[in-house]
Amino acid sequence: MKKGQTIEGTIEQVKFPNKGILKTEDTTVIVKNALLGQTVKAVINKKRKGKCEARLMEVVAASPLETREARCVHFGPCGGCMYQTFSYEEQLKLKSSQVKELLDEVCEEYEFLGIKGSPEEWEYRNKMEFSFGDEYKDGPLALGLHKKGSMYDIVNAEGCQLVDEDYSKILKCVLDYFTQKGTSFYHKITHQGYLRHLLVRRAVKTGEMLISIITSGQEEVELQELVENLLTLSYNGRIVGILHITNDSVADVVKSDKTEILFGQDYFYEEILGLKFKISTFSFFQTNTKGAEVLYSQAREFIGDTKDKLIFDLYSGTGTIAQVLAPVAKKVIGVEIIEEAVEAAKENAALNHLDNCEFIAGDVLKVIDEIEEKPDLIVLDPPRDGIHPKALEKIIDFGVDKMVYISCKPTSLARDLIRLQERGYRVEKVCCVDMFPETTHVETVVLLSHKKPDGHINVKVEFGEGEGKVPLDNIAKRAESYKPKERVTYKMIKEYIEAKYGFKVHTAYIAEVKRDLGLPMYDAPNAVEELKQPRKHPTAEKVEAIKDALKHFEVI
Ligand SMILES: C[S@@+](CC[C@H](N)C(=O)[O-])C[C@H]1O[C@@H](n2cnc3c(N)ncnc32)[C@H](O)[C@@H]1O
Repeated sequence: MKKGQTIEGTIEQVKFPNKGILKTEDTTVIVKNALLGQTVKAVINKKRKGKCEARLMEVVAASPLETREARCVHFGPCGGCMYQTFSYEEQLKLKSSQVKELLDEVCEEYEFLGIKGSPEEWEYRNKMEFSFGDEYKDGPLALGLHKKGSMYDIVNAEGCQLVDEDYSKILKCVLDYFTQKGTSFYHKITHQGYLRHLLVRRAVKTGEMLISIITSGQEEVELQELVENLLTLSYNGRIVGILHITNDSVADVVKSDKTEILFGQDYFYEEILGLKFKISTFSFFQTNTKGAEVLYSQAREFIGDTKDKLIFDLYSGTGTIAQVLAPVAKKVIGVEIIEEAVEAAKENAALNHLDNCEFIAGDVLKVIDEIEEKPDLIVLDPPRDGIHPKALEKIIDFGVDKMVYISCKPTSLARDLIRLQERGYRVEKVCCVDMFPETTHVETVVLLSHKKPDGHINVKVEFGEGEGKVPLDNIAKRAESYKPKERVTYKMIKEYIEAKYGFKVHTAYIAEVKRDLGLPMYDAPNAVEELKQPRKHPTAEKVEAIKDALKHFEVI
């Protein structure tokens, strides 16, 4: 297979997050953004270490799993909601099998509890960040989301189905205003122009809305008239604040060099599990409020008994998890890097009459060295890239019996779980929560426990020659035979086979061979029925390689 070659075939599997797997006679090709079951044409654009990647060119035939029409008019050009032609039930199956397959690669035996769906399939988001730009070079002003695969082209997002119709009204009003005025937008290449982003946050429970218009400081544009236009519209919710944020940084991120309140206040309130939260423009807050209730309830269930326990809530954002746990714990200490979020967390705790929460601003990596108290339980909810390796070592050093790890990126979670297991933690239970219907994203909650010895017995031993004594020269040999065997993971078996035979074997094949040999095993990963594909069996060559590996590791 050569670069530039066109291939055609059916996507047999999708690996997290959106890597379609197409198998030709001799190669496995990754086709990004292709959906399970679609027949596609793709062009090979990368070839590295025996792996091929191809760019999706055309969907030749829809997937049999695409059983409904896309609800959003922007489906296709907008890359945001790839799964909307699948029923919600199918989306859930797909996401849970992707996570399970990833974790099966790195965890031995654990209980997989499947996936919990979002209470709302549509209009669930409480925050949307829109960009100003144009739909094509020198096209009219556009305001919305990035075109699939483009850093520069913008798709107008009016009518986006992930948000309440209030967003569309705001979007149209803002776009009309600046179009009429002929205001320039900020070009990411030349760094020239004025309009950058529109950030809308709308609390699902309270309906309060905070609108931020983010511009460069390169022009002076009259905004008060726009504020009046926005305030005269009728909404399902209620605008509580309109802000003008100036951002002159060259990076394409929403941040503030200066914030001016054009109307109302610079925060809004949202509710979760009966608690109230004050949220400011840049504070992290889960984007699916009702989904967050499911997520936090799952985390709370995994944590179990918290009475008289000191809990660390690391990467605490506005302190939501800490406050959900505080009513039934001795104390919760939250650590969060964004100071504004920490201030909000403190205010929120006071608002919720919780006096056993403490929030510390700073990097987890440094702050945990400075906390004098030692935790009984730890909750981890890091950003997408997971936990900094050095911070993870320090977290493990606390030696707590139980941890709950909440992750929004299964691949970084899998990496961190490898280290946690190497250091004595065991993955007990895993449950996915779908916070992002229609998209490829998914949250995962993991319960980890630390296995400690059940007890100790004292044995008196005399070394030397003679009856009842242990001969010294035999000790090393005996110690060797009593040494507990290394836990043999699927990953070890795969690595052994790849190194010795030069080919890869799927986890499901190893599971199948183990099952045939009558060995204990957990569920065949990524239950093939779920993918609605005929079950495949390993070739005789692969079976022999797997048996050889099992012998090598003294499993058989
Ligand atoms: C996925 S969010 C979780 C927030 C919170 N647990 C919640 O559910 O709302 C991750 C949080 O980690 C914070 N963060 C990122 N890097 C950090 C670090 N090195 N130390 C402390 N907090 C960090 C982010 O600002 C963000 O608020």
